[in-house]
Amino acid sequence: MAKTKINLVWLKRDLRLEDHAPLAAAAEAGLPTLIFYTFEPSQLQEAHQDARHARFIVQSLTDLAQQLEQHAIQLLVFWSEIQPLLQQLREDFTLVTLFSHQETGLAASFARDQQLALWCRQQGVDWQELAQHPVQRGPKGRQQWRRQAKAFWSAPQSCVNWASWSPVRLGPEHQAWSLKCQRLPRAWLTPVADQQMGGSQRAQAHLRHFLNEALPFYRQHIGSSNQESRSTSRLSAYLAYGNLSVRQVIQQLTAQAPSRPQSRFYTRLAWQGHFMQKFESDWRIEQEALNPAVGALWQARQAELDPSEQDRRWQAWSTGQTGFPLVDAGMRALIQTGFVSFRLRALLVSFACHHLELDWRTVALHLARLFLDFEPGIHYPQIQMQVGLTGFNTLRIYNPVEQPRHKEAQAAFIQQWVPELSPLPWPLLHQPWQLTPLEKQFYPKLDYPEPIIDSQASGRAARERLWTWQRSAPVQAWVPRLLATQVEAPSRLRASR
Ligand SMILES: Cc1cc2nc3c(=O)[nH]c(=O)nc-3n(C[C@H](O)[C@H](O)[C@H](O)COP(=O)(O)OP(=O)(O)OC[C@H]3O[C@@H](n4cnc5c(N)ncnc54)[C@H](O)[C@@H]3O)c2cc1C
Repeated sequence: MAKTKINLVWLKRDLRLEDHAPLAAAAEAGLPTLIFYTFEPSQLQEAHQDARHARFIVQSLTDLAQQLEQHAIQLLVFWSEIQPLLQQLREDFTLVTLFSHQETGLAASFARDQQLALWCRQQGVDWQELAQHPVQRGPKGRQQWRRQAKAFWSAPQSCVNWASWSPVRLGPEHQAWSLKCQRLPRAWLTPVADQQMGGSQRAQAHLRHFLNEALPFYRQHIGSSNQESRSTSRLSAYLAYGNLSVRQVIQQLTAQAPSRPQSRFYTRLAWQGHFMQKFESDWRIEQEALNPAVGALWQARQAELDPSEQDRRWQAWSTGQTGFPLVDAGMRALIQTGFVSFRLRALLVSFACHHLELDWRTVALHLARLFLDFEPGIHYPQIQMQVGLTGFNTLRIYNPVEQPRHKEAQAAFIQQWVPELSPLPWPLLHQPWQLTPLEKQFYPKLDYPEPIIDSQASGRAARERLWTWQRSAPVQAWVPRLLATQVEAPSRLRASR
């Protein structure tokens, strides 16, 4: 008997039903279609992954399954590598087209995609990868990026005509494919109190609230550690997993009356595509310095350091026990909640890589596992800039003690996340090592480490080292070539209808 011809929609970092080009294309194609997500063991074992990411995905899939049920469509969730899964589906069906979004991912998912593309060609399956970001593959006219990005975000959303959707009729032998039947690890199923929950309906509700209530205050508190987490959008995790598309956000934003906060927020959103394009154009920056000459200098310096001292520093930084209250508060908040502001992310990187001289790759991996919103296309270009691996960006070495304009907000943040210091008055809260012997008598139970380094000396040494590197002839020799491949900054992009 002839097998039923079907199409497939493979969900990845696009866990929503609106503005979804693969779903819209599948609805239009008309064949019976399966919508599926698969937890791929090889990708789950990849070093950047953490249970918090999987938990967010499960929450998003549960939300999608509920929405699809309203259209009498089942969401299938598998636990399998993609290729064996498709092979298995081929036993029951003839696979015509596989629709998915194009992914700007890590080396592991890129390798998987290359193998899959080959398999699809060999098996006669038409794999259509559609864009969800204004990211171009291959070296195509980067000077045009800004104009093309703007056109991409203002293009009509891809709407799915559910009335014309043709579901695949599944027999009882296929019921084990449903989300309810998957034996997922318990840690993925239990929400964590301080961590944002996934799901496109939650994302939509949050976006509405942000645009209607909070946008006027956007960036009013930029730079302050805890307040910023209330006055920026907190959309990053929703965007990273595609609970919302950037286009959806931009179109709702630009439907509002023009204002300065609107324009600032638009520029931030545009940075996302800008950085993803950089990563797509030069994906080796997951492992290597963008500027090879800086990379060589880094390697040489790392070889000079004492491994046991570096291990001690790593243990202290990665667990929030460095003796620098703001740094420790940032790390502990991140471990617990999966989120810290841009400023704190930059401070954590600066302290780790410039003051402590920890290996930037290990630092990047640790943060990736902790960021609930981990997005390789933003993360790695940011790491390269903050660590000074490009050879042309401004060097950023932050003072780990305090950023003076925001002392009060930072004091509250430290009290929340380093509670052992909360009895101390400001400014000792920022610098507990300045307690005099007499003052120490008043806080006999204070249990907080001494500073792991002299931050003034380490800051001075880092500045000298990095500027010497940046000005050196081998580093400068690379700069014109690198700048030629870099996409233009979106700073002149403006929100307009
Ligand atoms: C070392 C380092 C690593 C980072 N890694 C990530 C990451 O893995 N994932 C991630 O989403 N962001 C990352 N960022 C960027 C930024 O810190 C977060 O996007 C932001 O703090 C998220 O909060 P929000 O959603 O409230 O942002 P908002 O300020 O409200 O911005 C809205 C959206 O714009 C985008 N955006 C904002 N700032 C930037 C930026 N500087 N670069 C690129 N896109 C931006 C994000 O999608 C964000 O959700 C990193 C920054 C640094 C310094």
